[in-house]
Amino acid sequence: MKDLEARYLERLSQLYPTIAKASTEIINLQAILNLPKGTEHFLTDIHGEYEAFSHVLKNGSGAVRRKIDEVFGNTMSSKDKKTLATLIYYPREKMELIKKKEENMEDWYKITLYRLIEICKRTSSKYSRSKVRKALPPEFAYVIEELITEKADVLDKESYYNSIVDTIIRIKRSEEFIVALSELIQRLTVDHLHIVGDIYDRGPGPHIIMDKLMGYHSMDIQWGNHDVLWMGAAAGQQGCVANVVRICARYANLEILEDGYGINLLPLATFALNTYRDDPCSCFELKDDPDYDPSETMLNMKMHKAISIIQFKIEGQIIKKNPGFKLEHRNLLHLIDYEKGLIELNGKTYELLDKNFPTIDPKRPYALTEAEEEVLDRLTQAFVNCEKLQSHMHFLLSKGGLYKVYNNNLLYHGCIPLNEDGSFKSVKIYGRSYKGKALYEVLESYVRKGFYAIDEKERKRGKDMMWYIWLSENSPLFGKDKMATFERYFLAEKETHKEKKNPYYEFLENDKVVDRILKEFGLEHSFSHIINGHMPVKSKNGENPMKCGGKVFVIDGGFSRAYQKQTGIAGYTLIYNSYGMILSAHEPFESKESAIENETDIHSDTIVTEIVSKRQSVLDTDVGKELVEQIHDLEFLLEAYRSGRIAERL
Ligand SMILES: O=P(O)(O)OC[C@H]1O[C@](O)(COP(=O)(O)O)[C@@H](O)[C@@H]1O
Ligand SMILES: [Mn+2]
Repeated sequence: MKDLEARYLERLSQLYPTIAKASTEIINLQAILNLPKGTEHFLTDIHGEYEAFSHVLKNGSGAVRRKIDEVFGNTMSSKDKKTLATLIYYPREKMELIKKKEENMEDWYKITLYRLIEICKRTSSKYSRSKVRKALPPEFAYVIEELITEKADVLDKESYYNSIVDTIIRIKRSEEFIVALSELIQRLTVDHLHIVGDIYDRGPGPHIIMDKLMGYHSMDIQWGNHDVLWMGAAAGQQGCVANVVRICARYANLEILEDGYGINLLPLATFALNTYRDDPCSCFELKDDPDYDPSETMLNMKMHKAISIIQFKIEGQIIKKNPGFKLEHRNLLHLIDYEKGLIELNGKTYELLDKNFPTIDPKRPYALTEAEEEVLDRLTQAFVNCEKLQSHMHFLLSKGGLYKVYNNNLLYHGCIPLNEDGSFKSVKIYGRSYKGKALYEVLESYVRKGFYAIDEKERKRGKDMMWYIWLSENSPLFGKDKMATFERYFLAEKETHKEKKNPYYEFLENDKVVDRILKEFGLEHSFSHIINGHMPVKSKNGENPMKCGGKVFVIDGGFSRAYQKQTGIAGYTLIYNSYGMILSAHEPFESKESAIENETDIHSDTIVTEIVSKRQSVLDTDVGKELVEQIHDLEFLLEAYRSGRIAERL
């Protein structure tokens, strides 16, 4: 048998069968290494707000506008720049509006095509020809390539370009061409997207966001606690199912389940109407202000209460079956005095705001009634059998994980659980202790087992672990001492609602702790950062998303409308391009219509820019490191051809 090296050379020689082919590839790869590093875009906590998300995706958090400025500088008015930017974001819709006002459309097409081509030239100049070619829309690929590449051997360049543009206009293809160029600019402005968790819950369109992400050219996802909750529900974990439905009910978003995923809510609705017929369910008001009629609101509130009670019961059962989760203190139903409507918590007695529990048997408070069990089982079956949901979850599984190390940055949604002294907190997972990176890894492996393990017991463990990740104080995705859902519904006393954060959040200004975390994940580079989301940054209280002298960015996107009152802004996004890091603060997104008509881009302030001393090239990136290895292997192949160790395949 041939040794490994010989076999490897053989394989490589199948791909590069001659000295000439291997040499060309080496030269190409070497050229790519010298190109500027591609732009990375970081978004977090999108929470179902698909319009704002889609806008930020289109404008690259200000990157498209910066390109327009770079290309046209002072030669274009800022009003025209705004219109051009809006056209690039929403080409079809904007053109419809322009057509109504513009008197000479031929002229407009000509000027616009010229401008878009100039921006395309600039955005594509960072990439290799072959990469740009792959990004081109097939129907216009050839023409666009002609227009954006310098043609040294064409003498009268201007008339060459003009004749192409004139032809496009004459044969009435200019609008399609403008759309194609605009989408190409969007596509080329951001090379790679990172979603640092929490796509799901609160807002109305997580399923639309998932569809968009599934068509995105290059991206990764660090799962947030809400995403793992949905994954658990899709895997059929009933604690997760109940939570997902409860949150949709709370935010008046049951349409996501019914229309988005085709999950039948009729069993829950019928049960809720029968059981809470005369109950106003006033503790279960809806969060958003939906334009529902009163009867719709009433029904939604009843469903909200019904699923919440089911949740508290089923969670009680999960906690009992999993003593290792150490969550007994979160079982509260047996502490209620059902006759008096009181509950005793930590030695103090509180009056419940709602005393009507028709389905709870005080002797067996965690037992589901037959009807509740039927509702939960039917919901669970609907989640497990929903093809669209399953395909979204499999996308999360394939593009995502609990953390990512990418170009010297460490990305995760929540935190690294720490002790009071800043050391890594050791957490027992099914009887074995883990901390730091190992904790992340074991939890991620259980999430995958929840979907793929053959062994029934391991798969069940994986599913329960998803529920644990959602709310345990030891979960790196949650990072708070308890999830006070019960207290927030039933008790007026605010002190009981408090969820205390893990010490991690107090150590974010501590160099030693931050360096230790980075080192745990193999990062000791001076230009390394931790990038996390999850915690809304209350910028109106002067809180800063950048911590530890710029080593940590907490960029909770704040897309969630419900949270904008707390933060005062619509959150932060981050861009990492060849010049450094750019942190942007966004104002709330009004609507797509206003963005198109009034050209109100989300107003974004660049609040921090970290400039690198030397412009970074592909060589400085993870992809660059791989390319260097490939070059090394190809040189080895070349040497093998030249020394006669193997023969060319002509
Ligand atoms: O928005 P709601 O429904 O009030 O939910 C609040 C709950 O959400 C959480 O903040 C978790 O969600 P986040 O990951 O978005 O912070 C819990 O800590 C809290 O109990
Ligand atoms: Mn979160």
